[in-house]
Amino acid sequence: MAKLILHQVSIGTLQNINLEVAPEEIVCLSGPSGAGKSRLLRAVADLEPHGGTVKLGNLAQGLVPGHRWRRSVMMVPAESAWWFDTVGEHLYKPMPKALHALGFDEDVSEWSVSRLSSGEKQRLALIRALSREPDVLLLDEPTANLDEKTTRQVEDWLISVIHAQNRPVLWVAHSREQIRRVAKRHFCIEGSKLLELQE
Ligand SMILES: Nc1ncnc2c1ncn2[C@@H]1O[C@H](COP(=O)(O)OP(=O)(O)OP(=O)(O)O)[C@@H](O)[C@H]1O
Repeated sequence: MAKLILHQVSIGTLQNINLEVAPEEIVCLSGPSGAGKSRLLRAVADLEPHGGTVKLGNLAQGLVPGHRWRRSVMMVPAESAWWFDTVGEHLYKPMPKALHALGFDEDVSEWSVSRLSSGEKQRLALIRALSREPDVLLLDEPTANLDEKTTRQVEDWLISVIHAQNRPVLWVAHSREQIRRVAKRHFCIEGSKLLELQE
């Protein structure tokens, strides 16, 4: 897997952000509400116009059609969208181990998306993203709707698949405890910049 590189990225109030995330590395982003965490992920996913350059190894975002970039550099938003009737129709391949690890029986594939709770949606959105085997994961508060026990379950699972599959990951989180548990490095948004915090 290649390194994710942000060079002089500017979006909204964030200016000239430089950041490199190595394969298998989890970098957490935190900052006050409205600081621009989600927008920065959206810039990296090529979902919003922005200044500067984002690269995956030698491959620059601007040289790849948007839909292909997003399939490779995949953002999992805090509020996921569901467009087919059933859960199974959203998975690109069967994911029995992942479903089991996050507390679902395989019959969840038959469930109507209309019955999903917000926490179920959040866990299934992570499984859906990983079923596409992206090269990079951009996680926007992936445990925001989960209780403490399920949060730990999701963290452990994410860490194991990220390490097994060698992906760079940018993970937006608010909880300092979570950041300490999952991240190798942690940056906080301070005004227009990212400030690296030592835990
Ligand atoms: N398309 C847009 N055009 C202009 N401003 C926007 C746009 N999208 C979001 N904003 C504003 O940019 C700021 C940053 O939004 P963002 O969603 O990135 O915040 P955040 O740090 O993720 O906050 P939270 O922790 O509350 O989710 C907010 O003030 C928001 O209203």
